[in-house]
Amino acid sequence: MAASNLLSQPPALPHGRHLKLSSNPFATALISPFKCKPLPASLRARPPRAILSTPEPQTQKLEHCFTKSGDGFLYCEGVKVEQVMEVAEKRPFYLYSKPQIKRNVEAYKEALEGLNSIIGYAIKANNNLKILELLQSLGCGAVLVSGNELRLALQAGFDPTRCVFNGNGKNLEDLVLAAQAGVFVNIDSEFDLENIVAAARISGNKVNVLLRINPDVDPQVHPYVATGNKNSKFGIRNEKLQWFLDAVKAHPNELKLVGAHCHLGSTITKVDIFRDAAVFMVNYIDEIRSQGFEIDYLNIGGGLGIDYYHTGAVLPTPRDLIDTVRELVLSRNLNLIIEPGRSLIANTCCFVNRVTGVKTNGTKNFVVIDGSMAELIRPSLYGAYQHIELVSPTPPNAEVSTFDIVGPVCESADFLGKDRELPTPTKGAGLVVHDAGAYCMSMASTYNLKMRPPEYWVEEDGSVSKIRHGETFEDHLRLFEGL
Ligand SMILES: Cc1ncc(COP(=O)(O)O)c(C=O)c1O
Ligand SMILES: N[C@@H](CCCC[NH3+])C(=O)O
Repeated sequence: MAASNLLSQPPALPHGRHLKLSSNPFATALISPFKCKPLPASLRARPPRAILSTPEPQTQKLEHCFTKSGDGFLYCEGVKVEQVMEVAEKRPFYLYSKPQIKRNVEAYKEALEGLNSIIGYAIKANNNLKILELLQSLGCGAVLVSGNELRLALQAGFDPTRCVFNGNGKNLEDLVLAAQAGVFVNIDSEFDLENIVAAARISGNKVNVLLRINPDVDPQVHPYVATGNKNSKFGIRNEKLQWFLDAVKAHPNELKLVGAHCHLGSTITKVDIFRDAAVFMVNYIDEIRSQGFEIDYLNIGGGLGIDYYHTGAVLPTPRDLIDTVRELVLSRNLNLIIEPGRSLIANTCCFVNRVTGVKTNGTKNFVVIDGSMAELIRPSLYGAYQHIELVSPTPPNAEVSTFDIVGPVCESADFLGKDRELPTPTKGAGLVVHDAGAYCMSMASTYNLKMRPPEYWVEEDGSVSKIRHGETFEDHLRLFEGL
């Protein structure tokens, strides 16, 4: 089916198809993961720690595209953020640098030179359609976690053969869409494999699958964003690998095993962690190939962290990440898939707010702004740090104090920053939360009926364009029309 036909709703499934799945003749075989050949000893135990020498890190200070110049104003690509505030809607908004998005993609492309690779941008990080169109035009593929993300990727023009459908709870309708579109699909569990087989039959297409392996590598990040350790809900543990290989073999008309995937977690700032996982993964791939599967793809997921603290710390770059796995990939003649989200988009954006007022309660000082946890939830959800600055210079005699930066939402967890030193801002002053390009707008809600904000970007020529409308109260009322 042509990609454009897939953009609306998934095709209707035969009535009752979901319910009948477990009574299909293949289901019994598929849901018995305990009857399997034992794995070779090398895969039953944890793999040895990385055995390769680490290449000398090429780390460099990461640049920020929102910077204060000598005049004390914050600029984005030469444009004063204060001036953008004058022309933008008078409400909190996200402001991106389009050139920085391009620079971030370029950094990955340069790092990947000499390898056959796919940059699968993780759409969950930021699903703005204009940004997706830009990323696909720059040659990125996409990583999807829902049927709607797949529809949006197709709408944005992504090549489905450079897209991967991930997830631990993919439903049958979405899998049918994926099978029709011809994207790679990761197998996460026994029931997932069962559903992918069913989707292949319904669509009439054989599905290119990767096994999502859980390598039990500690990514050393907040537990909520760790995904590749053994207690995680994601992926297949090594003791079950043989069952999955047998199950794939049993379905030659529905499944073609093309690779292995892992994703360790997010905000990772040590490349050794990726190397440990890659060593583990190529051992897996050796084993899978030894059983006659001709697999070509190693997908090492996303997860590279960024410089949220703006301390000037030296952090690994895309080149450091790729260099640490390059030899392993080449030694097995593999195509490499990577799935960056944060490291492609986070540093390209600020969340721009206005100060509503300043208050003191007991010993605490608060700067109250118009934005909140509804538009940007990472600090409230993970205690995440994102750098905060005023956009304009303050008078030289302005008192510097320690403030919590809070929003108007009716929750004590509604903070964007804790204990930040700032010159006392005046009412109406602009205040930005940096590095807001990833997992900020895409995680925004309408809690307290704070409608999702508009988005703008600064283009190469310094012009500013709106790239997403802000939601309105009328949009909310529309959800009830005709009921
Ligand atoms: C499977 C998968 N791939 C890629 C990503 C993107 O991760 P990051 O934004 O940290 O690069 C995620 C999110 O953690 C993920 O779950
Ligand atoms: N939402 C997380 C990242 C989750 C990554 C998805 N597996 C964050 O804001 O940092």
